[in-house]
Amino acid sequence: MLRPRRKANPKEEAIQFSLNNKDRNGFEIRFINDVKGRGVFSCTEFEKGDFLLEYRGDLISKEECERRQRIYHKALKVFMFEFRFNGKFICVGAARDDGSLGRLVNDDHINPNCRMKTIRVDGKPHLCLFAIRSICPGEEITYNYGDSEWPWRCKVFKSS
Ligand SMILES: C[S@@+](CC[C@H](N)C(=O)[O-])C[C@H]1O[C@@H](n2cnc3c(N)ncnc32)[C@H](O)[C@@H]1O
Repeated sequence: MLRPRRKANPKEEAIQFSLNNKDRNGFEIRFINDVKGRGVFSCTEFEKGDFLLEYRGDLISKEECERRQRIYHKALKVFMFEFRFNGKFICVGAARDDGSLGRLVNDDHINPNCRMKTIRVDGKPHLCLFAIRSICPGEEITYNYGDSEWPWRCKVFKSS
C-alpha cells in the first residue's frame, strides 16, 4: 500500500539548501521598474511556513562590513544585511552577483509574504526566508527589511 508522502520539514529543507549553496526551483527574476529594479517572483504555490530562499553571501564581521561600506558604491551597499547572532553584530555581504535569488528579494513593510529568519547550520548563521502565508504563482516575494527609514517607503509612486 502506498503511504502518503511526508511533507518536507521547512527547517530541514533550509539547512539542506544552505549546505548545498543552491536555490530551490519555483522562482524567477523579473524587472519591475526603474525605481524598484528587479524582484523575485513565485512560479508555483507555496504554503505558510515553507522555506523559500536563502540570502546568500559572505558571512563577515561588523568591522569588515564597515570597511566594505566605505569603499562600495551606494548601489552595492544595499546588499549588506546586518544582523545579530549570539549577541554579536555580523553581516552577510551579498554585493557580488553570484546568481542567487535571495539577494534580489524586495522590501514590503505593509503586506509581506515571507519573513527572514536566522537558522544555525554547523554553528554558523544562515539567513533564510520562510512564507508567512500562502503564496500564489506570479506573486512577488517580499519581506519586511525592518524598521529603518528606507528611502522608497516615503515616496509616493504615481500609477500610470
Ligand atoms: C537587496 S536589493 C533588492 C534587489 C533590487 N531590486 C535589484 O534590482 O537589485 C535592495 C534594493 O532594492 C530596491 N527596493 C527594495 N524594495 C523596494 C521597494 N519596496 N520599493 C522600491 N525599491 C525597493 C532599493 O533600491 C533597495 O536599495
